[in-house]
Amino acid sequence: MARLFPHMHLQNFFSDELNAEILAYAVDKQLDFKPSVVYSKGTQHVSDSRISLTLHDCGIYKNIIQEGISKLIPEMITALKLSRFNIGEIEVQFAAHGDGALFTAHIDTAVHEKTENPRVISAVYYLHSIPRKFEGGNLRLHTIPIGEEDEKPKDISPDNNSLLVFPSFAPHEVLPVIAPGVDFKDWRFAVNCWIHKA
Ligand SMILES: O=C(O)CCC(=O)C(=O)O
Ligand SMILES: [Fe+2]
Repeated sequence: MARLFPHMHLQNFFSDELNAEILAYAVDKQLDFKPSVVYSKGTQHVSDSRISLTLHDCGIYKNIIQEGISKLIPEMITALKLSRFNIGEIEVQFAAHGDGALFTAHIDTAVHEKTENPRVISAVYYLHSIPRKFEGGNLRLHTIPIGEEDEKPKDISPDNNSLLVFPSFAPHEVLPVIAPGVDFKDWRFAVNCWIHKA
């Protein structure tokens, strides 16, 4: 009795040129990345459950990424078997994962508080240098204990230039990254995008 939420993993999401530009932008902003925070009970704090660095300033790539994601929303809604909803804000942030980085199992929406404009769809755009210098760091999609099926958790490789899309209420985890002595430019990068309901 377990099932996975529908999800979609698209390879070669942007052109090779744009992919390289976005990665170069993130690498260049190394000093602006800050320790990632988690939100609980209305406050945000650094926690052992989320070890990574985050950058909120996406520069000129904010609009470009939002547009790339927007175009795909109808397809996402179909693939994820969601009901249609009015599209609100699309949040965009960079995350960088070096040696020991992880994010324990969580969901991306708030469940304990009533939110008017919740996150509905999570879309993660992955970037890394080639050849890949880190190991681990797969995104694990967890199952929930319902239905007749006996599905297993699914590990998804954070391939450069791929976009993973899943419902924000689906439990997921970033498995530990192994990258001792690996330079920042060769870390596991992601652009986290959250599509909110209006
Ligand atoms: O980097 C990833 O694969 C996902 C990150 C994540 O789950 C989050 O930031 O909420
Ligand atoms: Fe998440």
